[in-house]
Amino acid sequence: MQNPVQAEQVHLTTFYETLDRERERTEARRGDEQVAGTRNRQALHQRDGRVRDLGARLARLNAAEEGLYFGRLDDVDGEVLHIGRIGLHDEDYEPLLVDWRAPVARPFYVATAVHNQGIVRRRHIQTRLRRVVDIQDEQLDLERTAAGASQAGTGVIGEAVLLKALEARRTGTMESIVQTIQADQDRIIRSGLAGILVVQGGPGTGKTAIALHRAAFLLYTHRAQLEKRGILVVGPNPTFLKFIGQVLPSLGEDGVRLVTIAELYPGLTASRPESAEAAEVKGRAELAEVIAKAVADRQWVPDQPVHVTVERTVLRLDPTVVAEAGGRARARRLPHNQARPFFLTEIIDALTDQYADIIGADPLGGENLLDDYDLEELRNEVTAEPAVQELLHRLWPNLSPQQLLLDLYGDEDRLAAAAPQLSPLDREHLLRYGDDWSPADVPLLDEAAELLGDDGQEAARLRAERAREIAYAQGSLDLLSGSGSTDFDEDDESEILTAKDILDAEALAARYEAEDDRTLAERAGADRRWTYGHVIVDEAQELSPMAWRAIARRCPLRSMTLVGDVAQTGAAGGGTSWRNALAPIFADRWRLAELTMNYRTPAEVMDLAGHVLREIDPTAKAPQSVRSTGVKPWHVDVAAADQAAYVSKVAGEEVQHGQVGVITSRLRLELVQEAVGGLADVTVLTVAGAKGLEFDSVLVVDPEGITLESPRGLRDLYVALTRCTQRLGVIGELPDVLRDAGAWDARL
Ligand SMILES: Nc1ncnc2c1ncn2[C@@H]1O[C@H](COP(=O)(O)OP(=O)(O)OP(=O)(O)O)[C@@H](O)[C@H]1O
Repeated sequence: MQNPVQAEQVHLTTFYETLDRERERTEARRGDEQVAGTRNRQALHQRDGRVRDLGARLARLNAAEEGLYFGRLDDVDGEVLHIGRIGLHDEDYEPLLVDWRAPVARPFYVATAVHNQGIVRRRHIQTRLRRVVDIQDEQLDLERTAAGASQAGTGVIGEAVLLKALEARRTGTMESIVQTIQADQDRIIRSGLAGILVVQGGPGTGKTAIALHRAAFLLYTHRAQLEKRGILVVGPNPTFLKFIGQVLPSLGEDGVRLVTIAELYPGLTASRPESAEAAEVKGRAELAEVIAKAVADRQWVPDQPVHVTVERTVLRLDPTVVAEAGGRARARRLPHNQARPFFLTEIIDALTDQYADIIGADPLGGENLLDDYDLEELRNEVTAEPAVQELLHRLWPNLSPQQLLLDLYGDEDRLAAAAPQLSPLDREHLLRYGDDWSPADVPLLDEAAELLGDDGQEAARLRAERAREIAYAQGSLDLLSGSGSTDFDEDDESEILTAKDILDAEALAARYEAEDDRTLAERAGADRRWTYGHVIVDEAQELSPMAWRAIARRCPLRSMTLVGDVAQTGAAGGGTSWRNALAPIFADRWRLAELTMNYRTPAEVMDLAGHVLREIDPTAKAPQSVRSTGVKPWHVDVAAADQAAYVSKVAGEEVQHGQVGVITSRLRLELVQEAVGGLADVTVLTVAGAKGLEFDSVLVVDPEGITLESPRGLRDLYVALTRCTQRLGVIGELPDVLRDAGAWDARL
């Protein structure tokens, strides 16, 4: 008789054979589609769509290779369900393997001995390459097993497999947790698509992992709806995005765009460094009013009449005429640049009428001598006059968001007029020169873009792109017609249609366009006004009110998952309560889910971090660690001058335990980086750079400096102390809160 491992191996082999067959089939179908010819544009379009869908299917099949099959449920009636990373059918379309996201797979993540949902046994199958290496069973039938009773108490599902995953060395990138998702996490992953879900959880509670698995779940469950618009994931920094970047592809899902706030505005890289104070001012909600006022101020009404000369005739423009034309243009409720032509028309009309009155006046006092044709000529003259154009530009300029902000930041008076509500010191933080952008500028550019509307640059860019496509297509056709006729004698030639006969350059260009092979993420990234089917924000507590406005614009449907921890806020402009952070934009239209188990940080380390948390918020409860390692954190006080060298020595020793993260104050960053530079598996970061990351072993350097140098110092320290999966060392003078903690070991 087969033992259970052998029995599961038989299943596994069948699943891989099916996967291979499915892959071959999909690849062959894609190949057939690619060569299938058609001249009909719509058919071409549809064909390209099918090729893309098959490509996506193939990517999903390929991604399922590792860990294809990992779970099995046996129910009271003897029915068996095999659960894997992807769903597979046999030749008769009978299900063989069920996708982990399918509703029927749910008991694998939530059934307990107390609420067994008809399941008597849950089996975890561990595989490597295409072999079963181990299995673990959980009996969920209380009546039949005594083991069930103890299962009910732990609250952890698949404990042995979970602990193995948590204790494993980190690879430097986050991995999928499909095999060990816990019940409280599963509830969040499968929560409905509509509305705003806020997930609050302490360090290591799996918020990031869950947010990504939720994206995969939503894409699976609402594919038709989400595939067109995609999902946007916003993270705190590029290192973090790199850290999490493989999770969704490993679950077979693309169609997700990962960005930091700095990348939200197409066509610019916002990497200009700036002070925390300046970033805080730029993030305030009242900056929306400042930007609106800055735009309004560019619609100028002069105090005095202004004069402009057209062909030696002096024309006069009264402030009331400007004010009334401006009022009517604004009443159209269009963005500034789109309202501009209406304003311009009225001003030009007013000037033309005046011009006509002067030029066409009948010396004998009769009616004006000019006819409609003459008036049109005069109008053209007025419009073409550079002095008139200059005046119109001063009265109501066509503006890009960049220009608006540069003009504002670069001019004290403009700034004072637009931002009277800011203190002189706050305004000073905004004053600057240069045309590069910081991350905190991005939401302001976005705000300005909304109010200004298209300044013509987008249309010009599209026109240029189209002209390039047509020129390219023309070149291709010329090449074809140049080589086409030489192979045939004269008689044949009349029978044979060349590409040039069938297509002209414009049609061919349209075809290239239809074959836009950019991914959804690329297309969405190039379009500021793209709106997503769902938006996920990680470390959401860091977002400023202005950043929330920019994010909200990307999801008018308000289908969002916001994950974070208000005890970990580092940004001066970030939120320390969800209610306060979200109220200005979403009022109270959001639902809250909380996570309380810490899967990353061992109990010994969390004990220590708990002291800091209590100082931040005496009412907050630290998440409970699911495991302890028996290794206490250690502390060594090393004089500032010797710290970098000491860190380098210790980091070199710690790499034997895996990936090492050195988290230091900004003050010491350079010195430590220099000293540690080049050590393999060691990363040196500030707290801001370490947000969301984790390492096997962490060295926190200069904890007192970390606490003092930032407006939210204790929260930063809390983040730094909770980044390790195994070991924590603290180097340098301790702040009071840690001195009293007493949970230390000496470094051996
Ligand atoms: N159910 C689970 N099974 C296996 N590993 C898990 C599970 N839940 C979380 N983890 C692991 O725990 C670690 C912490 O998870 P994650 O980074 O998602 O937490 P977080 O709440 O975002 O933390 P932080 O707020 O501190 O950044 C990761 O290594 C993650 O893979």
